[in-house]
Amino acid sequence: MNSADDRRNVRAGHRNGGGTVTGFVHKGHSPHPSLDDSLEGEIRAFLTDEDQLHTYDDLTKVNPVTPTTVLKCLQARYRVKVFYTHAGCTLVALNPFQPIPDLYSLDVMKEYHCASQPQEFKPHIFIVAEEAYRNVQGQLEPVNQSLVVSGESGAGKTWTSRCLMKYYATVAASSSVLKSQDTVERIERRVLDSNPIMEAFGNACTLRNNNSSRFGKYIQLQLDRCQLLVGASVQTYLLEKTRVACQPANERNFHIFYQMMKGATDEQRKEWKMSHDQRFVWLPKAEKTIEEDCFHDTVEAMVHLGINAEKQRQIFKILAGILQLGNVNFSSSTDESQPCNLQEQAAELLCVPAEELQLCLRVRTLKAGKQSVLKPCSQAECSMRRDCLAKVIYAQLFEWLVTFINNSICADKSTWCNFIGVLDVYGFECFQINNLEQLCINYANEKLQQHFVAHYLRAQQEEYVSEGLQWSFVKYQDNQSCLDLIEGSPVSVFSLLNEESRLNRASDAKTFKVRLEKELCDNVNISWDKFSKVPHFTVAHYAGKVNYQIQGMVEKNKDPVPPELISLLQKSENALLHQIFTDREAENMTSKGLSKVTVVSKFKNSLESLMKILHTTTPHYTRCIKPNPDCKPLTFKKEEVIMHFFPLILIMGCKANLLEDQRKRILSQCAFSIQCCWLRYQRRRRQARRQSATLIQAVVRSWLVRRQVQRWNRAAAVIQNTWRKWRALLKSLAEAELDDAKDLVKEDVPVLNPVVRERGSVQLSTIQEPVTVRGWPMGLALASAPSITMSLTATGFQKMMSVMASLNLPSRSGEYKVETNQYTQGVASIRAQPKGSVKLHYQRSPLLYADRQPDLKSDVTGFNEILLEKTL
Ligand SMILES: Nc1ncnc2c1ncn2[C@@H]1O[C@H](COP(=O)(O)OP(=O)(O)OP(=O)(O)O)[C@@H](O)[C@H]1O
Repeated sequence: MNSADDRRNVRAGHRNGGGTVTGFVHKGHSPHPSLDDSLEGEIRAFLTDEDQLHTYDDLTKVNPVTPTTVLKCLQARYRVKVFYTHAGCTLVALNPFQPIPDLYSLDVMKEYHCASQPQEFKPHIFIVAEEAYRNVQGQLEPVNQSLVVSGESGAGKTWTSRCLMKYYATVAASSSVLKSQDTVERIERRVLDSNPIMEAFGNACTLRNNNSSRFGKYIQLQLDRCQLLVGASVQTYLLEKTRVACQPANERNFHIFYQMMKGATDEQRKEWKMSHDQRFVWLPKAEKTIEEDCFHDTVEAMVHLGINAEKQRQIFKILAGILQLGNVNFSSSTDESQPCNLQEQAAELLCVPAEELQLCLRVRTLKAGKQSVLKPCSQAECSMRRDCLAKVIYAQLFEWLVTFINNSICADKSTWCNFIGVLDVYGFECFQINNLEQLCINYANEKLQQHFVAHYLRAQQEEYVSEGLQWSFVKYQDNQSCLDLIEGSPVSVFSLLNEESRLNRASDAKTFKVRLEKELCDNVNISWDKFSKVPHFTVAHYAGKVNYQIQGMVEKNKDPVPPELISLLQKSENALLHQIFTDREAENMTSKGLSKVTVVSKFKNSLESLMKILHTTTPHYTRCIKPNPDCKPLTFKKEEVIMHFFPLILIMGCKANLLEDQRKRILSQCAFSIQCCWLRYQRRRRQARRQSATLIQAVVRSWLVRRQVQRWNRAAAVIQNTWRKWRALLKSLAEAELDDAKDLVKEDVPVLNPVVRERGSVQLSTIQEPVTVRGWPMGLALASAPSITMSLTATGFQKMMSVMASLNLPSRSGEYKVETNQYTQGVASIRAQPKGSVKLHYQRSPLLYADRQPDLKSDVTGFNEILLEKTL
C-alpha cells in the first residue's frame, strides 16, 4: 500500500457482464440432485483458480456465493494481508491481530480523502469514512450519516471506531484555515482523548478480548457548515456494571483499577491505601499485564479533557474505595456492632461515616407507614448490598464521566449543523450461561440486524433499478417475530419480566418459567427443554439459538438499590460522590427506587431513541470479523469466521439468489430470442432457397423453351422454305399439267425438279382416265406432302390410296374411305365423303399460326390451299 496505483483496486475486473453479480447460496441439500451436482461443479470451477481468489474485493462478485467460496476468498485475501473486503454495501474488516505498518498512516488518510473516486481504491475503512463525509458535503437527504460497526467481541469494532474518529479528526481539520490551529487541535484532541478515558473505565480484559468494551456507544461527530469537526457527543448503552463486583472466571475487572494499581505513585498509593503488596478480591488476574494498563495515558487524556487534578483525586479515591469494599467480608456472626478495619478504610476513601456504612451494609430499613423497622441482613444479603453499593457507585461515576466528556467536547448547537455518528455496539453473545445482559445485548443485535437487512435490501434494490434489473421483494428470514417475542406488546419476555419485577415479592424462577410458557407458547421463536432441571428459555435469534437462565433475571431487572445506600452516598464528603448522587436522577433513585425503572425498560428506551437516530441518517455498515478465537496474529480459522459471518452470507445470498433468478429469466429470454431469430432465419433461408430454385427452374425452363422454340422456328423455317419450294414446284407442275392436261406426256414439259417430276409423273402416268381438276391437286398434294411432313406415316399403300382418293378413283365396292396420317399435331385425318366433299381433321399445332383461319383472300382456293395453310 505504498502508492495510489497500488491502492487502485480491481473492482471492474470481476464484474459479471455489465456489473451484474450472479451467484446463489447453497442452503442445505437441494431436492434436485442435478442442482447439487451443478452447484458443486460451479464451486469447484470457481476455486480452481486459487491464485485469483484474493483479487475478489467484493464478495458479491464471487460466483456462486456459498460459505465455501466466500470463505476461500477471505482466507486468500487474509493470507496476502488484505484485511478489508466489500460485501455489497457492507465493508468486511478482518482483524489482523497485529499492527500493520502504514495501513492507517496520515498519508493514507490524505490519499483517500483527496482521491476523486476513493471507491476505486482498495477496500478500506477510509472509503466508508470518506463516503459518509462526502454525503454530508453533498447535502443529499438524509444528510446525517451513521457508521455502524458490528461484530463479535474482539473482532475489531473499537479499533475501527477509533480509526474512523482519527480520520475525521484529520480530514475535517486539515481543511480548516479560518480557525486558529490551537482551537482546532484542541477540539480534535479532546474528541480523540475521550477514547482512552472511556476505554479505561468501560473496557476490560475478557477471555475473548484483552480490551473488550463492556458498554455500547454511539459517538456523534459534529460538523459545521464548512465540514469541520467542531465537537462531538457520546451516548453509552448498558455498561456491564456487575463486572465491578463479580468478574467471570479468568477475566479481569475494568482496566482503570489495574492502571491505578500498576501506575500509581507512592503518594497516590498512600492516599488510596493501596500498598504495593496489596491484594484486592475484585482485581483478579492482576499479575497479567496488557498494553491497556497505561495509567499515564488515561490521566493525560483526563487533563486534556479538563478533568483537573482535584477531580482526578476524587475519582481515584472513589475507585480505591470500591476496591476496598470488595475486600470486606461478612461473617455469619450477628454482631453488627463491630466494624472491621476494611470497612473503615472503604468508608474513609468514600468519605462516608464508617458506622453508617456498616449499618447500611448489614441492616435493612423496612418502611411500615411512617415507621421504619431495622432488620439485620443475612451474610448473603450483606454481600449483595456491598456489591450493589460498588456497582451503583461505579455506574454513576461512569455516567458522570460520560457527561463530563460530553460537556467538554460537545459544541454549541448553533455552531454545528450536521453529524456523522459512529456506533460501536456489542456483538451477538451466546455463552454457556446467559442472563439478562446477554438478553439485552442480543435484543440490541436483533434490532440492528433488522435495520441492517432493511437497509441492505433497499440498497440492493436501488442498485437493481440503476442497473435496469427487474426486481421483486425477497422473502428474507424476517426477525420481527423474534423482536415481538422479546419486546412486543402486550405480552413479551420484557413485559412479563417487568410485571414480575413490579410485584412486591421475591421472584421464583420456576414460577416465572411457567408464566412464560403459558403466555408465550404461541411464538415459534421461544422453546423450552422439558428435561432441563435449570429453569430457562431458549430464543431462536437470527444468529442462532441462545439459552437464557431464568434464575436471577428478575432481580437483575429490578436492579434495586436500597435507598439507605443512596442516602449514605449523598452524605459523602467526597465532592464528586456527593454530586453524582444528589443530581436529579439520583434523587429519582431515592424517591422511587430503581425497581420502578427496570433495566430492560431503560435499555429498550435508549435503544429506541438510538434506532430513531439511525432511521434519520444514512447508514454505512462495517462488519468486523474475528478470524480466530485466540486473538493470534494473522491466523485464519474458517470455522470461527463462518460462525459470525454466516448471517451476512445469507443476506448476500439473498441478493445473489435474486440475481440468479434474474439471470435465469434473462437467459431464458435470451434463449427464446435466439430461438426466434434462428427460426426466422431458417424460414427466410428456406424461402430464399425456394425463390432461387424457382428462379433457376424458370430460367432453365425458359431456356429450354427458348431452345425448343428456336428449334421449332428453325424447323418451321426449313418447312416453310421447303414448302415454298415445294409449292412453287407444285404450282409450276400444276400449271404445267393444267395447261396440258390432256397431253400428259409432252416432250417439252418444262424441266422441273427431277424428283418431283418423277413422283408426279409416276402417279399421273398410271391414270387411265382424265381426272377432275378439282380433285387431283389435292390428292397430289396429299400424296406428295407427306413426303415432307407426313412421309413417316403415309407411305406405300396408304400414300397410293391417298392419291387414288384424291383423284376420285373408283374403288371396287363403289365407295372408298381413306384414312391418312394420325398425327398428334397438324392434319390428323382426311375423310373424303362419297359426294365429293372432303373433311379435314387436324389437331392443334404448337407451331406459330398453326390454328389460324385460311387466308380467304388468297387466290388459291380449294382444299389444297386450306390443307396446306392449315398444315403450316
Ligand atoms: N485493524 C486492526 N489492526 C491491528 N490490530 C487490530 C485491528 N483491529 C483490531 N485489532 C486488535 O484486536 C483487538 C480487539 O479489537 P477491538 O477491541 O477493537 O475488538 P472489539 O470488537 O471492540 O471487541 P469488544 O466487543 O470485546 O469490545 C485490539 O485490541 C487490537 O489489538
